[in-house]
Amino acid sequence: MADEQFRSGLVCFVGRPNTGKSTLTNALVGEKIAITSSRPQTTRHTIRGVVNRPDAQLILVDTPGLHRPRTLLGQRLNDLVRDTYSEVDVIALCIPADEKIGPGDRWILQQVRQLAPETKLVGVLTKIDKVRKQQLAPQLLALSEQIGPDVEIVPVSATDRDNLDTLVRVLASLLPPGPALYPDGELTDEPDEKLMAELIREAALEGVRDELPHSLAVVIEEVRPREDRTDLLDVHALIYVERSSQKAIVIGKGGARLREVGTTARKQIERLLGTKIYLDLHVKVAKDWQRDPKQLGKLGF
Ligand SMILES: Nc1nc2c(ncn2[C@@H]2O[C@H](COP(=O)(O)OP(=O)(O)OP(=O)(O)O)[C@@H](O)[C@H]2O)c(=O)[nH]1
Repeated sequence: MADEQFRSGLVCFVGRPNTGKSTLTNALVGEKIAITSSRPQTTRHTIRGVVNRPDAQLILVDTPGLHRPRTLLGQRLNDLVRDTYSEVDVIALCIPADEKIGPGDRWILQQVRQLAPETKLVGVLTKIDKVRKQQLAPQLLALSEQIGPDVEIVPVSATDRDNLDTLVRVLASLLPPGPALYPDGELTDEPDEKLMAELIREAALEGVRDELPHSLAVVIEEVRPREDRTDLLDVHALIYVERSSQKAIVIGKGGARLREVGTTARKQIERLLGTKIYLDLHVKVAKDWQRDPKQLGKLGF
């Protein structure tokens, strides 16, 4: 059953220069590349594109380049890279099929392992069109020895569009379950608030969808940066239901369910925005709002 869940999350390709990361990204997202994020203040990741599948949404992001430090790198730079690497769901390490795995590749792998031990890893053998079939097996073996037997390796050619489906399938399988972060399937100009409301609604309906058919609407009341902190957003949201019995369902025993909803939604929103948030959720009864044009207007329908 778990495999039938929709999955979504952030994926980044890392690797030495010229290993084919950009070409691969372009091949995966097609024409929809280079749509930059509309929220430069809050997004720490530059979104390179979105790959949509019936069962998953992959958001391909750039991460700060890994450079082998010739000089002593400060702790802060390491922290930044560590944060970013831990925030993505999957890191795909690109190694070209036609070059021997070298110290540069090993150094990057070691950094990834060290900085983001929790982040899922995939090996991508790129440019396989440049080598003969017989050369592929030893290279796969060599990469497997470096990256470990538990990490899946996918050989691809971006230029020939060879095996890209498999790559997307493997990446998608490693994403956490969750709704599409970009619901319309593309990067949209939809205001963040609509997406946030969507994510809260999803979380609130989880597991109780049958008991609350269509009776639930979410309104974001306020989004404000915390005064003394640049890295924290306060988000205040209202969950509207139609009857007090529904309110009880959403809140749960002793507020337990609402807290769960809050945690789930907060994580999703943080992933969407790339920033920490404090999510304040309240549940209100708006009697029969679905039949009341005034209320509907207020709720953004
Ligand atoms: N034959 C072949 N060439 C490829 C393939 N993918 C990338 N290349 C070539 O490899 C070179 C480097 O590709 P990029 O996609 O720019 O590599 P990158 O890793 O993004 O490089 P940086 O931006 O420097 O980190 C380019 O000349 C590409 O045309 C492939 O699948 N097959």
